[in-house]
Amino acid sequence: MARRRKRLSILGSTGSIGVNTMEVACGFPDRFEIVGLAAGRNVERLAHQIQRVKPRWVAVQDRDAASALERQLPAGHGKLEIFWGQEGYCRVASQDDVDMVVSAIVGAAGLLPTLAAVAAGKDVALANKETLVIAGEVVTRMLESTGGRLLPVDSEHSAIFQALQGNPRTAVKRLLLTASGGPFFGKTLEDLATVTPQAALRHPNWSMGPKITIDSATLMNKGLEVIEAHWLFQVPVDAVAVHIHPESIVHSMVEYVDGSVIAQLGVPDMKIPIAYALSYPERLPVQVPSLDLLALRSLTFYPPDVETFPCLNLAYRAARMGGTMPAVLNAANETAVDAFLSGRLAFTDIAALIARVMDAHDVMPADTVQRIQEADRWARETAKALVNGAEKVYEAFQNA
Ligand SMILES: NC(=O)C1=CN([C@@H]2O[C@H](COP(=O)(O)OP(=O)(O)OC[C@H]3O[C@@H](n4cnc5c(N)ncnc54)[C@H](OP(=O)(O)O)[C@@H]3O)[C@@H](O)[C@H]2O)C=CC1
Ligand SMILES: CC(=O)[C@@H](O)[C@H](O)COP(=O)(O)O
Ligand SMILES: [Mn+2]
Repeated sequence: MARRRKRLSILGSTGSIGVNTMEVACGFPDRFEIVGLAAGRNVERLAHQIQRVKPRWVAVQDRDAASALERQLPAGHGKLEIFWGQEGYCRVASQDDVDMVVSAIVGAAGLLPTLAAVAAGKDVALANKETLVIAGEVVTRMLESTGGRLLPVDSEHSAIFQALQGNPRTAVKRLLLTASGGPFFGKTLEDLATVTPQAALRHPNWSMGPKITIDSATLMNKGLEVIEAHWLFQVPVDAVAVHIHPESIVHSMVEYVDGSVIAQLGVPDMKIPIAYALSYPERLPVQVPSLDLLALRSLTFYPPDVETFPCLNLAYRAARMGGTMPAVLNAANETAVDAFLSGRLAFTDIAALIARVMDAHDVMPADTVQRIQEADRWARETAKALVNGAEKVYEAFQNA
């Protein structure tokens, strides 16, 4: 008997993960049916995706984007329902006729739609690491009551998930996250003071959206991933270590109590972890180049330089403090990255700004969405005020 196709809703379909997910899912039309799509403002790309996969529901950021999308589509676009705003995203994430939600909206904007999917008991292929960073406790509690599952898409977490298969959780000693080191690996603080957004956006191995690419350059991406691993695999934060591995071939490792270390390797292509999340526990014959270790010859590993890249330790500090502090770390980081990308903040001030916002925060329990959102709002306002102050100093520095 032919098995029923898995019905997918892809949140963030117009982004880097979203487009890769479309490629994987469309490559296996007998396995997957894309029934929901959600994007921010890129209605042109979304309209193409709608023509290609004919979903039943889509959502965009606001009413204006919904009207713009309508204009891009041929008249009388079948049974398609168009929603907008957070409520619209949550509807696309929680429809009864959806089996799996791919959570790939960037940043805290992905929180409520992801929670809606978890609350509805969906399997969630999770790329949006920020959700677990800011609301790990709430998500964990929800999963316990709904029986839904999180399938990691983030390459390191997919590697760990794969390395855990068939082994007892009680035998895990440490998780070893690998980090490429980003485009500024080996640079000094002095070198970093004047780097441009253009240079920071040139990731050595991965092609990704702008926010995560800057996070890779500051090592905040790895800090967020430490917190993500803590919640996803239920291990203490201090049992998650980071090794710089500039080749991005070993995607992460699990060290067991008997001294065995199990790693997952592959070419740096997100189609691999995406396909595993979509098809788990099966494996799909995805179109990616074979890993040629003979051509590579060597794989290298270094300790992270936390003096030059302080964001990693800020994330460990936030995770140890717990409560609302990781939400504050994340919101301050999103504000700082945005300011850096628009030329209002120096690269080295990203970490300095986050540290100042964290120092000013009184930690609260992060046991409700309301408390998390309040902390997020406060951190953004505080960070913006600091950016406005720093901007004047930065302008003067650039004009000097
Ligand atoms: N790219 C990668 O390889 C990896 C990404 N991740 C994680 O996956 C997530 C997505 O990353 P990536 O695909 O690179 O990001 P992109 O910037 O490429 O894409 C972001 C997506 O989110 C949408 N979006 C942006 N802002 C909003 C908003 N306020 N409301 C609703 N939708 C919004 C965008 O819509 P539009 O463009 O239409 O405005 C787009 O579809 C991030 O959390 C990232 O950390 C994790 C591992 C690897
Ligand atoms: C592809 C992926 O999972 C990214 O999170 C990647 O890990 C970023 O590279 P860095 O290792 O440089 O942070
Ligand atoms: Mn990653």
